[in-house]
Amino acid sequence: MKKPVKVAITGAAGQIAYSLIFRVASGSMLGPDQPVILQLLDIPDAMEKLKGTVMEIEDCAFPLVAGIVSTADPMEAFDGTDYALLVGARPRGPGMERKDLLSANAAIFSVQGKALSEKASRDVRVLVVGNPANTNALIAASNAKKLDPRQFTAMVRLDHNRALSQLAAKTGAATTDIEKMIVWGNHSSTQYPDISHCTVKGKPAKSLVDQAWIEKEFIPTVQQRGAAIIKARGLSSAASAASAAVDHMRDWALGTNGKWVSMAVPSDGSYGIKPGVVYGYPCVCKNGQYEIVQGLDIDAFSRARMDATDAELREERAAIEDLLK
Ligand SMILES: NC(=O)C1=CN([C@@H]2O[C@H](COP(=O)(O)OP(=O)(O)OC[C@H]3O[C@@H](n4cnc5c(N)ncnc54)[C@H](O)[C@@H]3O)[C@@H](O)[C@H]2O)C=CC1
Ligand SMILES: O=C([O-])CC(=O)C(=O)O
Repeated sequence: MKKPVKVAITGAAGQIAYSLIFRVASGSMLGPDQPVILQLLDIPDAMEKLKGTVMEIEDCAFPLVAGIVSTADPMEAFDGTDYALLVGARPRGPGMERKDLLSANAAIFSVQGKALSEKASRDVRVLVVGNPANTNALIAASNAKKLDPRQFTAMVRLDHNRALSQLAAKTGAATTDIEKMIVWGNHSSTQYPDISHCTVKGKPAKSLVDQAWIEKEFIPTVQQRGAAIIKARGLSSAASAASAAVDHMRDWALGTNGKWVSMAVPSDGSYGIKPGVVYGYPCVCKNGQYEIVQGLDIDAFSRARMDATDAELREERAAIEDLLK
């Protein structure tokens, strides 16, 4: 049996965590031979509810769970953490854009970035799920002075998975038949799901669908999927968000075998996106590291959309600049 690793999950009494914790505990994220110590963080008012979740984890008698910490103190929650899933934040309700959550949630991520910097493993991998996820990841990374910003990522994997599922349904293929999907930019309604490089069973996706479908159906459906779910459920996506978080961390930790996945990572100038934002890119992961896929041709249609979502991220950045010191 391997030595246990520490997995911190914030917002542990919330609805995404109610799905996520059990997937992590069962081995879906780090593999069926990797024991985990769960470090569960929520706010003081949620401790009673969290106690109930902990009782249920215990009642699953998961063979891989080597310990459970539940706390309202980030310094305790992130002590020695190898993988941090930052989920805890207020979700949006009907009629709101994710950036409307900016001031409500920004402070959480500066505190947690500092705590990770002090207490986490020097190799910690951080995934921010709480919205607005890209800018919250930027805040956390900027406040974690003792860690490399590349250790901080944000989740566009749910958008990536939504895009796979829409294209699969349209072409009568399985999601596993599709390669080279990309979601560029912000996890928001300006994101750009891009099938320019996609193949379906080895054929270019663009030869199987028409441009009108891409522009009028595919892109808006993926961009607006979160809002459609809030409208239908009265609550934001939870099980699918948890599933995407498992996918993101698993691929980062265990590798993608050359396959592309979308991850929001600190921009490094690739594809003309200047440093200073956390931007969704096509990535491949190997040996616990991600690399941005390089050398893709970008046409004018894509360029305009990639720049629009970049511009929105820089607006979000400007609104919280004082938290980036
Ligand atoms: N990036 C993505 O693709 C997605 C992101 N989200 C976002 O994930 C976040 C969580 O969503 P839900 O679980 O549905 O919300 P929820 O309201 O059910 O749970 C959030 C939990 O976070 C806790 N929390 C608040 N402040 C905290 C702090 N400072 N430290 C630790 N915990 C704290 C709350 O007490 C609550 O238990 C929201 O921001 C939501 O918008 C949701 C779906 C997809
Ligand atoms: O839409 C929301 O607010 C929740 C979320 O991020 C998503 O479902 O993509």
